[in-house]
Amino acid sequence: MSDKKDDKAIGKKSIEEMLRMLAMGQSLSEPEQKQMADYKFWKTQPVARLDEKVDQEGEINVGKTPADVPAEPLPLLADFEWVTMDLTDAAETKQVYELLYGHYVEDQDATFRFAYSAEFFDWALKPPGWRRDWHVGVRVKASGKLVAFISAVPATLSVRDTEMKAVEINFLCIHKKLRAKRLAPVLIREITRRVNRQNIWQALYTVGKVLPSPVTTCRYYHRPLNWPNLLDVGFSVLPQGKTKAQMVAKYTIGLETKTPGWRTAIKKDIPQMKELFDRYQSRLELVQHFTEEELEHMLIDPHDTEKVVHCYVSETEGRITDFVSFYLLPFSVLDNATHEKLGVAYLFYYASEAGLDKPRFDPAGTKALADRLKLLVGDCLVVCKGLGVDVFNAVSSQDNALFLQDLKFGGGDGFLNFYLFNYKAFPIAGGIDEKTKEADVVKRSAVGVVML
Ligand SMILES: CCCCCCCCCCCCCC(=O)SCCNC(=O)CCNC(=O)[C@H](O)C(C)(C)COP(=O)(O)OP(=O)(O)OC[C@H]1O[C@@H](n2cnc3c(N)ncnc32)[C@H](O)[C@@H]1OP(=O)(O)O
Repeated sequence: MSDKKDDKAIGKKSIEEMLRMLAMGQSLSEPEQKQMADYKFWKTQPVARLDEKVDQEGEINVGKTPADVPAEPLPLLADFEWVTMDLTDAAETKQVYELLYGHYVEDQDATFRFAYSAEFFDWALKPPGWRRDWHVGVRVKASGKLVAFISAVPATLSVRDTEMKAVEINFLCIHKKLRAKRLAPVLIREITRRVNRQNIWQALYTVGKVLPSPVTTCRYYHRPLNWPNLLDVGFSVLPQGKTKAQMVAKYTIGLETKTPGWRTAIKKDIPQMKELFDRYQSRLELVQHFTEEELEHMLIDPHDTEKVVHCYVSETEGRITDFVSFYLLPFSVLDNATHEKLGVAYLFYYASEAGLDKPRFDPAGTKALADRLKLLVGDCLVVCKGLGVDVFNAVSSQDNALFLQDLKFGGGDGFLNFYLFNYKAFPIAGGIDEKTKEADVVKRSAVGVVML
């Protein structure tokens, strides 16, 4: 069981702070949000207004066609120019990497940086159907330096029973020296234009900040795997009244996986995995649909070593009854004598037959699923420990509330807000209790999509 006192006592640079940074989120203690009128950009966009009580789900602006959308990019200040980044080119990929490495997300002391890689971008930014012109950059004309970036990837989404062709927006980043100059709205308008030109009018994005208006909010959870390393790099401190040995013992992970028929997923599993995944996801309200090709891209990493995504199945007599996956995005640790990297894993997509033959909230079905998820995610922890991962993260989406506490995940104070562009939707359960912000084991989450 997660010991709340221990979790509170974690660090001067606490795991909570680290996770807020990962989520780019904000803590509960931060000041009240702006009023709608203060969102000078967002109040002009087709998004639900803050505190709007949605009485009907659906598109906000309807009836536009690509012909209504300007063919040329928006004007930029004279010193800058739009560029389409070529992420098939190693040098251009490196420029995106360097912009994000230096300017994407940082903790207060700038001690930790996301250690992106070309492989990570191949995976995250080039799924089937990706478009080069959706990798948008801004360069300084004189020097050619890349100073801003935003990306879109195609996604077929469903909000409850409505399926829509959409994009997911990610990696919005502006060089620190160009912050607070209203460049972000220009980037957002430009990616909107480029997406609209393809006759796509909806988008999904996650932001730690509160903007008008989240359709749901999930909470970050973390599970230390190598507590001494987290202590060394300053993520953790020894809680009062505890010994190091007690902390290590608390977070001990076994050496062997326990799921029957556990093995690495391979390409030929995809048809069965897709069928199972579709059944599992059909019980949730905000989901992404994957074709077999897309599922393969997202779950089967073609590399033999240094994989970004790891996926395992449980197979019994040739039948796949479950799969579970996680991806790795380590941190570079700056200014630390003993550690250069910190291994960070994130729970990704999974599906299980357990309880699937019963309604989602049937007690016996819930128990079967909870037991199975503890086994599957518990085995991910075993694998991650073997891979040298120091902390394993999950948000409160999917059915995660069913295993978080038993597997000793601690609640972070980072929250992840999900937004839909040009679509109003009734609120969707994010897996946390509205008042206490603790994982809601009873209602769980209806969010099935996992954003990178
Ligand atoms: C159909 C297709 C549609 C496609 C588009 C769908 C929408 C996609 C939306 C994007 C999804 C991105 C998903 C991700 O990648 S979330 C990750 C965002 N990136 C980071 O946090 C990295 C570090 N930070 C930065 O690089 C900058 O601070 C950014 C670029 C975030 C803002 O730059 P800057 O700090 O220099 O600000 P400004 O003066 O230019 O502009 C200020 C205006 O921008 C609004 N703002 C600030 N941060 C965000 C934010 N994260 N999402 C949306 N809006 C944001 C802000 O409320 C204000 O508007 P308003 O308050 O006056 O109204």
